[in-house]
Amino acid sequence: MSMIAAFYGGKSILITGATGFLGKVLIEKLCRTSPDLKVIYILVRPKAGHTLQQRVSQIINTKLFEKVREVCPNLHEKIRAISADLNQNDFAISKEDMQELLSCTNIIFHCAATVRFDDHLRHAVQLNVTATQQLLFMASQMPKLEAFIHISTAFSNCNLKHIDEVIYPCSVEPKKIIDSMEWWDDAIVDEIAPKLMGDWPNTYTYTKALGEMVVQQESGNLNIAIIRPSIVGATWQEPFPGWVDNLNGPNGMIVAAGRGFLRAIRASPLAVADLIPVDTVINLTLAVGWYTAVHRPKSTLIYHCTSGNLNPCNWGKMGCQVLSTFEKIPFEKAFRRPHADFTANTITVHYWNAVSHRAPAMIYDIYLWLTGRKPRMTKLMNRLLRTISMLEYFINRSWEWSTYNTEMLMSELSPEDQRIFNFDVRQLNWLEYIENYVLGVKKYLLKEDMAGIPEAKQHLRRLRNIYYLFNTVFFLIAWRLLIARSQIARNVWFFIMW
Ligand SMILES: CCCCCCCCCCCCCCCCCCCCCCCCCCCCCC(=O)SCCNC(=O)CCNC(=O)[C@H](O)C(C)(C)COP(=O)(O)OP(=O)(O)OC[C@H]1O[C@@H](n2cnc3c(N)ncnc32)[C@H](O)[C@@H]1OP(=O)(O)O
Ligand SMILES: NC(=O)C1=CN([C@@H]2O[C@H](COP(=O)(O)OP(=O)(O)OC[C@H]3O[C@@H](n4cnc5c(N)ncnc54)[C@H](OP(=O)(O)O)[C@@H]3O)[C@@H](O)[C@H]2O)C=CC1
Repeated sequence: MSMIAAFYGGKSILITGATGFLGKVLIEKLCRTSPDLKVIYILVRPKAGHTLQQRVSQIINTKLFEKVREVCPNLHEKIRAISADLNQNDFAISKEDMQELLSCTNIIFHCAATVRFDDHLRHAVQLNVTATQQLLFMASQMPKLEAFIHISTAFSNCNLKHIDEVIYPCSVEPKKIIDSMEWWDDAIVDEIAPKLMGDWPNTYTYTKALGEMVVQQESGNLNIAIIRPSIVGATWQEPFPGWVDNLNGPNGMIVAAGRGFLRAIRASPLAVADLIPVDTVINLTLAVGWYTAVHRPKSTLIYHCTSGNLNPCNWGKMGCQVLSTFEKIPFEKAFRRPHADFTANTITVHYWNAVSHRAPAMIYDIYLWLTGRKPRMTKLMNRLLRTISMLEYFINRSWEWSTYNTEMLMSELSPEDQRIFNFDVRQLNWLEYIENYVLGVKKYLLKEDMAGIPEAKQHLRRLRNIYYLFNTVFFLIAWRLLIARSQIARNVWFFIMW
């Protein structure tokens, strides 16, 4: 019998960020392995045109929940959506709901965050810092609470090269920043943001670091643990390989490369690509929830959920595997054939951006304009290049994360729990994982049918012919112009012909 699965039986669990990427996989695994849990409260913000129940149904009626619907037919009853907005005071939760949460919750998993790199500092502080502080305050009033698990990121200290499982202080106290946000107007925030952020590359990583400090400072008597995943990718094994549903991180890049938009990138092929499958993160999260509640460690333990030091793989190897998978299972409606150039040189980057990205987009837009359609490719390309510029920081550096706590936890699990809640990334075969990842992007994100593969291959062959034709015509015109203007070129030409 799994100790972890048994532990969650009969429990009332509160999850924030349940409608997000990690949140969905967390609910799925919890309900599948502990179908006898009492209830999962999820804090969901109302979205225009969708009731809370519709939002829940949208999640649990997807392919991700196919297996769990069999194991737990009363899934709808297990999940209780509570209307809440983490940006509001008391999260705008009704009095009755708040009462129920305070009196019943046994475990909290805090996943909600803004993961946008370019979010305004005020908004990022509100969600990643202030909301965490408020949730901790709520937690302190929960008599039945056994554990509070905070999901952070391995990049919260990306300004360091070697990162231990400790909380590193930021130069300005988070409480001061929270207070200041109330009376600073946006202009002041904009001016002061770069000074506050120092060597953090974006508001996301900076506010996640502040969030950790808040957790440390406001932990009181709570039983808390922090999990720091690196770049979270598609599922490795469970409930099935390759599931992914958003464009964040590598996902958007795989789409862009597979459709032929992204053909070159400023990336260091030898830098470690610290990817971690989402199901691995969730298995560790559930194990940490159990361990924190049952063993009640004296201090707040931090768990790095990373792959680099146990099973490293670099961007070069990953990029190659992505490209070779495109040959077997191409994406539909490609703009150009998938291709990749890594470069570290700034001049080469500008050259590739002009030749491989902007020029084809402009040519296509001219074609759209000439055929009476609205040009859109240049705009899309500019957006892609902006996204890439934000990711570049992470694909040109390597970090080392120590994983003592994570390895300690692994050794604490029974063999059965090690199997059911497997977070041993040493067992991961990268080539197989990447192939399933690309396939998952095609099937679950782009919703493309496998039956369309022959047509997609045919389309790529047409693109290849257009490419050859374009290059031939381009070469002939250039040569003709050269002959018209240069005696040497003319001599060479007559020599060849003769
Ligand atoms: C498996 C390995 C893959 C590797 C290789 C793939 C390619 C291989 C082919 C070869 C090419 C050359 C080799 C390349 C090798 C390296 C490539 C590596 C790439 C991977 C890098 C990953 C690094 C991630 C680092 C993460 C560190 C921290 C991790 C975390 O803790 S949190 C999660 C990370 N968070 C994010 O990723 C959020 C980032 N997003 C944003 O900040 C914003 O969305 C934005 C990028 C700033 C864009 O903002 P905008 O306001 O402009 O747009 P908006 O968000 O409103 O969206 C508008 C429309 O655009 C669509 N869209 C959004 N993001 C993307 C995207 N990434 N790609 C494509 N499209 C995107 C969005 O859907 C909207 O569409 P619409 O609704 O139709 O308008
Ligand atoms: N994805 C990754 O690569 C990594 C993620 N992480 C961390 O994991 C956690 C989860 O990330 P991920 O699932 O990818 O993020 P998503 O962006 O997919 O999900 C964010 C979740 O937060 C919710 N949320 C945002 N704003 C509010 C609000 N004002 N009130 C209530 N709920 C809100 C969203 O709800 P809604 O559906 O309404 O928008 C959504 O459920 C985060 O803490 C992140 O920092 C760490 C490392 C890597």
